[in-house]
Amino acid sequence: MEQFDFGIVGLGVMGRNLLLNMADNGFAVAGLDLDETKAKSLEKEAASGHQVKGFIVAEDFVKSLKKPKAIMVLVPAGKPVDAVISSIRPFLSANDIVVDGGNSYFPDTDRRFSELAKDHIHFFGMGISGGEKGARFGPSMMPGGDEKAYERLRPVFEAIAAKVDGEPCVTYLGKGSAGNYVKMVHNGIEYGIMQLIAETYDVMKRGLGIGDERIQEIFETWNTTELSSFLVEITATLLKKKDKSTGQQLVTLVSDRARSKGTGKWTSQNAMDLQAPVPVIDMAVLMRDISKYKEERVAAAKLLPWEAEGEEDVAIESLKDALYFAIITTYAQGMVQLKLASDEYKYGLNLEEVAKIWRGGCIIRAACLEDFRQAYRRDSALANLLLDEKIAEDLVSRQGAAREVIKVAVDKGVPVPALMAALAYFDAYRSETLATNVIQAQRDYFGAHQFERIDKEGLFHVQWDEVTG
Ligand SMILES: NC(=O)C1=CN([C@@H]2O[C@H](COP(=O)(O)OP(=O)(O)OC[C@H]3O[C@@H](n4cnc5c(N)ncnc54)[C@H](OP(=O)(O)O)[C@@H]3O)[C@@H](O)[C@H]2O)C=CC1
Ligand SMILES: O=C(CO)[C@H](O)[C@H](O)COP(=O)(O)O
Repeated sequence: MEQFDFGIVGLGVMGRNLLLNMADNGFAVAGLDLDETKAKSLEKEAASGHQVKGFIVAEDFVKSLKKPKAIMVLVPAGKPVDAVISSIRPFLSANDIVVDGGNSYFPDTDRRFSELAKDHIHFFGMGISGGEKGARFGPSMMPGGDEKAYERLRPVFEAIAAKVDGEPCVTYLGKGSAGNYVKMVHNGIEYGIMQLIAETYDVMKRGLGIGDERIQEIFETWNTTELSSFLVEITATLLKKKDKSTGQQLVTLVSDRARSKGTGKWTSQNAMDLQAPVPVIDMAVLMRDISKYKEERVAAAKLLPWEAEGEEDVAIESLKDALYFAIITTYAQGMVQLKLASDEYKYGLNLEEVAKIWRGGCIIRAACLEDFRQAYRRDSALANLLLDEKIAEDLVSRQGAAREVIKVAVDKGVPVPALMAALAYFDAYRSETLATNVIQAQRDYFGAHQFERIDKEGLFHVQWDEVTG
């Protein structure tokens, strides 16, 4: 019987919680998972009176949905998404809608859109952020692609989304794979900020020898300042957690080999294609890679020692300003990438709207997102957040702190590559002249690649080893 308003395939962390969120908002919902335990437990978790049903057979699941059918896929990116689409497709008809809510690689979204369009099935990608709790109580959602299809489902998404000042953290973002692209860059920024927080922790702990409890208090205090954000908040909270058996701070017992699922790497890879410099994100990806070489790092620690000579200290306020400085430049880099991607892929993104829906629900939600929204409201064509006068003023006043922290970290031998990348980006971006003239000359020297001059029009080639031109 066709009785459910909405269906989700994949009842894992995200799918199960999003369905329960929909049920809380009065929608009759059905879920499909290959794992019967997950399908059954969904029904048990639902509040009484809510219409929620779990299925393990694709045909039964699809047939239980009202027409035109609306189905969201929330399974791991890649082959599982294609497998799910193949399993439900025979039971779909024209005008039904399939939404990919996972972290799919954006070219896959374009391909799936074209394939399903052959049967007049609407398909769009919608990145979702907020993790388990966000999905359950209000995520940020980034839909793109088929706008008419999105409009049909808008009431559902607006009902379940996080709200900031009454505004839902979901809005149609742009054409094609815009939704998955924006989510990918969201995750790239997420990688960058997480790395910056970890570096700041390391400077405090290994560099300055600050005790665990004090570090926890510092992050907690910072979350009440302009640094207020989900990622600073959870860092303060997780630093409180003690291991039951040893009584030690649990984070100190967590392996330092970081894993990843791909979105940060894709952000960096695609940024290179677009010539969008995102060095903080690049460094965050690289640090996760370096973290995997544990045995080599252990050996190198013995072979390549460094004893700090100085007794430098750095004020906690400087650490805070340096972190804030670097976080702002990370967002700026990601936003530039979105701008360039929008031009390249004809997404038609509105960055003010992106900043608006990132203010709540998502992992990179932070107080500064409202400042970015205002900056894009002042100038929708803003090339870079660093060119907004208010943001520039803020960065200029904090750059000294970033320099100070880097100097101490370098002296102590504590790696802070993301912080360094943030400052290097800032210094390069604010350099009226760069040393790239030397690179141009070198290219012309060895490869006759030609160069432009600042005093004459045209392209030039000279014999550089002859003393006069
Ligand atoms: N976890 C998070 O914080 C976030 C995740 N995401 C993204 O959301 C998507 C889902 O993630 P998440 O919920 O964490 O993943 P999980 O692994 O927790 O859940 C995925 C579920 O899909 C099921 N599944 C896999 N293949 C099929 C299939 N062919 N038919 C039916 N069910 C299937 C899995 O079953 P089984 O386990 O039995 O294989 C599992 O229950 C991913 O793209 C992820 O990157 C986005 C934002 C945040
Ligand atoms: O999308 C998310 C949050 O927005 C996921 O939590 C993210 O996929 C985690 O990525 P990784 O496993 O690569 O650290």
